[in-house]
Amino acid sequence: MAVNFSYIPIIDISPLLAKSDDPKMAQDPGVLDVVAQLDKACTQAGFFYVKGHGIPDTLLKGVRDITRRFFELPYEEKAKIKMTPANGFRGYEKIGENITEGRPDMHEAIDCYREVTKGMYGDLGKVMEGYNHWPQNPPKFKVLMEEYISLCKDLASKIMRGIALALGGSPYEFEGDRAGDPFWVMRIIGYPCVSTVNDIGCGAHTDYGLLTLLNQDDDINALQVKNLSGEWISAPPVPGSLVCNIGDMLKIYSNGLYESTLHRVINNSSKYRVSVVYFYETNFDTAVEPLDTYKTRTNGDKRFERAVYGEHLVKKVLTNFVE
Ligand SMILES: N=C(N)NCCCC[C@H](N)C(=O)O
Ligand SMILES: O=C(O)CCC(=O)C(=O)O
Ligand SMILES: [Fe+2]
Repeated sequence: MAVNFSYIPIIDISPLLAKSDDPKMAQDPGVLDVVAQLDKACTQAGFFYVKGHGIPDTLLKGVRDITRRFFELPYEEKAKIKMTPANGFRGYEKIGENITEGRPDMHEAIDCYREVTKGMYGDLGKVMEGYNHWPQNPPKFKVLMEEYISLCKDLASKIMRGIALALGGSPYEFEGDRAGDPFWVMRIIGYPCVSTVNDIGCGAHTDYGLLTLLNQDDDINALQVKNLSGEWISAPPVPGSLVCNIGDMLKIYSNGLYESTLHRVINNSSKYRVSVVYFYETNFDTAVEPLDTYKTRTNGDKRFERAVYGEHLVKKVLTNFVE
């Protein structure tokens, strides 16, 4: 359960990455040290920064730069890849189109999802059927983002091995039927500066899946995370790092010991802010319930009913654009 944390810890995960393909990783002192830090961060805050993640800083910056250039384009250009229900809610949405807590968010975004082909998940997947339409402009947008997505997927799967150990399981707890064929979401977001307190870049929400990797602008403090006593704690940029946080499915797997912490974005700076957010999820059609290996740490009781990730996502997507 989230406690009254007052800052978000920074974890150097390089010892975990070095051994994440080693079947004996659970015996490695460097790995165990990272695992202990992950357990503490996931229990106390549900949020942590990762450094030593291996994604080159030039790529982190490159995806933010190309994002900024896209949002600088005129509306007609951006609207060429307009989000519609017909392509599974993928594409560009203008400022105010996304609704959180009943209020329009002061952000624009490109929403991307892993491709869902016709009939792939039967009725469950119908709403999400479609593929990403990438902008032609700026050039190379698609190549750069796809490269980034592939590195994020790899990184998140390795962090999940550490989290599986932290939960007292085998490193491979989140592979196979659970998240061996992980669904993913990416949001490419731009936040204009807002001057009034009523204007919120993105209202308070939790993320839906397993683990979020957030690449935020280096010089703007806008992300806030809620602690147990209801205070909003800043998650200021830590250059070169990624912000990681727990999603709703990992909260269920951990029987509530790891929190999918509420967070929001308010850009009170004088600059336009961008972030590129990758969401690593379970298999689309998997039924998620508290892990047996872990129930002992929560007195053996099961606090959550099973949830199907795809149903959770569809319910969110269908309500994110209606006031
Ligand atoms: N895929 C994820 N996690 N997207 C997060 C978006 C949060 C805002 C959304 N309107 C909401 O209320 O959930
Ligand atoms: O832009 C950010 O810093 C956070 C965005 C976010 O929380 C989300 O898209 O789920
Ligand atoms: Fe979020």
